[in-house]
Amino acid sequence: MSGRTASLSPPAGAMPPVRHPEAPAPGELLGSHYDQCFGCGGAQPHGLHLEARAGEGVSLTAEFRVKAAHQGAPGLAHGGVLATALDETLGSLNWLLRVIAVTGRLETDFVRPVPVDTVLHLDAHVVAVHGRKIYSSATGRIGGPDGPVAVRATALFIEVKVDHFISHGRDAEIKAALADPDQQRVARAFEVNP
Ligand SMILES: CCCCCCCC(=O)SCCNC(=O)CCNC(=O)[C@H](O)C(C)(C)COP(=O)(O)OP(=O)(O)OC[C@H]1O[C@@H](n2cnc3c(N)ncnc32)[C@H](O)[C@@H]1OP(=O)(O)O
Repeated sequence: MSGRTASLSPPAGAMPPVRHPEAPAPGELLGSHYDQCFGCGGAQPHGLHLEARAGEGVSLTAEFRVKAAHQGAPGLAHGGVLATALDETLGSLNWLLRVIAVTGRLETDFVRPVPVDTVLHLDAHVVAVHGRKIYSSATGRIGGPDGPVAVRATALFIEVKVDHFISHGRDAEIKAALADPDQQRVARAFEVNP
């Protein structure tokens, strides 16, 4: 046993999240942070191509259209793909904090089946921050942004240093990402404050 608490509820002493002064303005598209990202990257033919837009405070909305490549059962989205959409949406929140963080824990409720070709409308916000721990939650609706809830998630992200990626990622991709002449893209690939 690690002795870790499994709770996704912020502990006593957790603080409200603080939006970074240079976070994208509400309504602005965040854009992909890395073109090879399965969640948002344009270079992944079967990826989710999820598009996230900054909201007020430390919140955002995102959309993802379920494609045939995302099926689990015939005509229905795979649950793991839906969890990926939630993970990506929740992970994008950290860009509004300008904190580099990875998912430590993700708890998902699958409320309704999501058919292929459906647009999943996601909204997410950071609930609280406690030291390196970022507590957040997300909801995915179908049939429109105010439609019925199909999926929900709560998550705990843990702040890391950029070395997390450099020391654990495969060499070829790390080198390629660092060699990009566009410093803004390098920063975003690792979600580092440029
Ligand atoms: C825009 C970007 C979108 C990206 C979206 C996608 C995001 C992702 O999917 S990231 C990829 C998936 N995640 C990973 O690969 C992470 C793999 N895990 C790890 O690398 C490590 O376990 C890591 C970094 C999370 C924690 O390790 P480490 O830095 O040594 O932290 P550690 O000291 O053990 O823990 C720090 C705190 O977090 C807590 N914690 C760590 N992991 C967990 C966990 N899984 N569950 C609950 N609590 C946890 C610890 O209890 C500790 O709490 P406290 O400070 O109160 O004692």
